Amino acid sequence: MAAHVPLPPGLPQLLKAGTRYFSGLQESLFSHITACRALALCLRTSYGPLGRNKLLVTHLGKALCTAHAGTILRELQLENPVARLLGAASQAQEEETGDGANAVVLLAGALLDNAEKLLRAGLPVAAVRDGYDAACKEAVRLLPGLACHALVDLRDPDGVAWALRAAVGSKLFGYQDFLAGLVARCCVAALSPEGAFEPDNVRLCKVPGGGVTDSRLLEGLVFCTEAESRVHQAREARIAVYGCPFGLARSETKGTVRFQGAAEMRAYGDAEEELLARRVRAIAEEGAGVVVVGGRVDPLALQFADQLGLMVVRLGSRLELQRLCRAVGAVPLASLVPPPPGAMGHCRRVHLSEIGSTAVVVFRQDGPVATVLLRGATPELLCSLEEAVTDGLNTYKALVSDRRLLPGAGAVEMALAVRLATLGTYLPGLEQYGILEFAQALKTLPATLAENAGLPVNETMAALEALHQLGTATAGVRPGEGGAPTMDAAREGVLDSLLVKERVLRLAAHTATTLLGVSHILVAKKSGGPKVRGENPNWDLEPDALE
Ligand SMILES: Nc1ncnc2c1ncn2[C@@H]1O[C@H](COP(=O)(O)OP(=O)(O)OP(=O)(O)O)[C@@H](O)[C@H]1O
Repeated sequence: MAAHVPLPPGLPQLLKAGTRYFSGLQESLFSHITACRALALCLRTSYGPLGRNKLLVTHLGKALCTAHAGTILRELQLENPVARLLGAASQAQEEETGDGANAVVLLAGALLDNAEKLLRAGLPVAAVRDGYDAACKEAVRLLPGLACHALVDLRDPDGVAWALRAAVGSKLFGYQDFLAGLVARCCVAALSPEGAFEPDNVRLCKVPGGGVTDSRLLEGLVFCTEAESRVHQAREARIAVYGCPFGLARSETKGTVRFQGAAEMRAYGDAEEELLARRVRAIAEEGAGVVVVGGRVDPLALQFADQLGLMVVRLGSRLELQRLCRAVGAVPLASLVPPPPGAMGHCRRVHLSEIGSTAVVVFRQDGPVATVLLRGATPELLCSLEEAVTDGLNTYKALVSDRRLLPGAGAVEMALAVRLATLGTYLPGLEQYGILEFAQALKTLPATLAENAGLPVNETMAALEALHQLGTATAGVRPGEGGAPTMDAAREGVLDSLLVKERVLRLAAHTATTLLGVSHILVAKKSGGPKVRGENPNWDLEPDALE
């Protein structure tokens, strides 16, 4: 029998069986740069006002057609650990500022791509990271000097609309003037007297049908639901909100009740009915006029509510319940008990109405809440419309914190690239190569805008760079047909929030330097548990063609 020869001790022997590990430049660094490049290439076509949509089929079989990087990354279930890190950075941008998620992936992807060139040429990783750090600091320092506009009055709808044109136009190009005006009026309506703005105070109500220009601002909160009760309106109503069903609670587990006879059975039913009647009566006696519930509505409870003149509304989403509670000042209750003092909200008028052929319940309320009614012929159009309005609301929120605006359409990236290239050329030491590559990476954003707009990329980039070299720091890419490929972004009203741009630069540089600092990738073996059913590899074939 052959003797057992122990393997020489090394990393594989230290790890649990099945752990995969990658080390060295080739295996760990270049391979994960390739993964990030693939993700950036995927999102590249969706950048800018003429970016194309992605058709996503989620794991639940729902089809989504979107160009919004945040949605795409959320639905793409990334397996590669490095691509997941880049995706997480982009989602952090989306959560913090609500905009610029695609720019983070594109810039970080370009930074990693350019770093590969330097590393293959023999530059140490530390020199590239130092160069990127220095370039990022310098770019962030230069940003305020490039600001071309500041929002003077947060309550001036025209000024706000001018500032939001690019944010809403990048998702629904062609409707930017109409939509920016609509979003601006809505933001001003939802701005609190103290000057705080919460995008959650704005409800987006999608009603299929009509055209985009039929979208309008509605006073108060509007929900696409029907009133369950016979009472369809209430004035100066006190509102009780329940997160539970409107009826008696049922246990999660099965129970058995044994009756000795028909009388016992009838008595049991009567007791339940009596209990329910008492509960609904107690709510009405506390002074509630409207009951909003988050669960199913029991027909018997509804009958008692009708007898007592209560209006009952069911909201299907927890988020909608929270929004309503915030707007009317109610505290959501977890069981059908009489509302304690202070738990009920108040609303000037609640009524059932109809928009198109869709029933809606309107909560008219004085205060910083508003609803945007979105109209569109197809679900895809409604989805793009929602993304455009959401981007506008998030940009307004960023403007409430910092009112400065930068020229958009790739102008600010090109201006920074020109300045960093000058700095890199005259700086001694190895850092300069990192700075020069950072400048090159910044040019990817205007180049992508030009590419997606169908413009000749090299020609457009040459013209843009020449304008910036001559000192026009507001020159950007002009999407659309005809005319010159460049424009004055500040004059055309294509403006980006300084806060959003600054976060994009910081997050992309931080992600790139973090990934460049990875020396080993260790992937543990997946833990056990029930086997996940595999994906159907032939999803695009007819069922009868499947093997
Ligand atoms: N009308 C326009 N003309 C030229 N450029 C525009 C116009 N509207 C928007 N842009 C530019 O498009 C870029 C933003 O595009 P987009 O919104 O697709 O990217 P993002 O904000 O990074 O991604 P996401 O919104 O998916 O998070 C900005 O640089 C903006 O200046």
